[in-house]
Amino acid sequence: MNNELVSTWCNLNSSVPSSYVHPEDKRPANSIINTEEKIPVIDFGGHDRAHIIRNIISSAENYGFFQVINHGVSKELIDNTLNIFKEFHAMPVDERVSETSKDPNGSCKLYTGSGRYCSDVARYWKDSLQHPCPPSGEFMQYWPEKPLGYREIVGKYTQELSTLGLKILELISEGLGLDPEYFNGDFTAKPVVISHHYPPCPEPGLTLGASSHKDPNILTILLQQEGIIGLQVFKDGAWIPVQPIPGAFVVNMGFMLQIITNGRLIGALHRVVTNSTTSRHTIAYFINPTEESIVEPAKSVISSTSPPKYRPMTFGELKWNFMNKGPSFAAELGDDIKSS
Ligand SMILES: O=C(O)CCC(=O)C(=O)O
Ligand SMILES: [Fe+2]
Repeated sequence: MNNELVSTWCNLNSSVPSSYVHPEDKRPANSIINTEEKIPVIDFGGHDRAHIIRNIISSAENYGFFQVINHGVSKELIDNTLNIFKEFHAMPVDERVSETSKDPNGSCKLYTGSGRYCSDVARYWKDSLQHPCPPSGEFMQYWPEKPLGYREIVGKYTQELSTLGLKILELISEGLGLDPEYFNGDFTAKPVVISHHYPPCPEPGLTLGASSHKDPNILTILLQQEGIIGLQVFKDGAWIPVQPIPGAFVVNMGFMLQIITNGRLIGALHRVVTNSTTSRHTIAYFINPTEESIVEPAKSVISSTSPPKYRPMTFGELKWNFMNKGPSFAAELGDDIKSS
């Protein structure tokens, strides 16, 4: 398979290479889209904390997703961060590669495809830049230095997303009756940021920017470029497109949070479709635990009437399954949520 960045060879005037054509039953052209339904929008600017918590829990139970507005991260910082990532993906390929090859251990990487499943049946129409982004600043020496201002802007953005993520997790803990500090420490110690670039695609009905998947981690906070729909969430046998709201973040529960809550909150399946007119950029901030963290249903959600549905495992094991077993990984680990 061709491992070259999609943005370096894609061409709107020729057909999609066969390695990028997905099997018929997975193609966007053949799936049911539900444009009537929307994922919930939660206003963090409201003062009724109990109301916000109720909305978060019910969205996480029913959709595994919500959008958040008035979250406290400035529009200026959001725009500057999206712009710096857009500029990164527009740099000459040699520069993109050299700016992401500083760590001999490969913590900072630029890749195409899912970067995830060894068992991918077809490739994905996207390029991604990924690196760790702990608030301590560790790993920053491996981040790109170009475009100018990258470290300063992305450093500030990921600091603020860390604060927002902890706030959301605190509200979730309160809503579920978990210790308010449950997610502090190892469970949130290894955040990662990924800048996705989905170039325009000549045949969007045949391709995918990302296949149907659950995120393996605790929580993901996604910024979508305005004006272009690409992300879809699977619910009740159909795909719900996630309409970008200027300045809003899309929040989704990961499979780890599904396990911790013994299946009460769902790590919903989602995917990304392509379009034939415009490049789409998104920024995914993943709240990840340490590899050694034990992932299991929290003691307080287990009882004789609600026995554990999932066996304990380390996050390392969970991630290994995610990387190596493909989309079926959640089912093999005991997930009973119907997949697409
Ligand atoms: O770019 C998007 O819209 C979604 C990306 C995503 O699902 C992921 O990075 O796990
Ligand atoms: Fe995802």
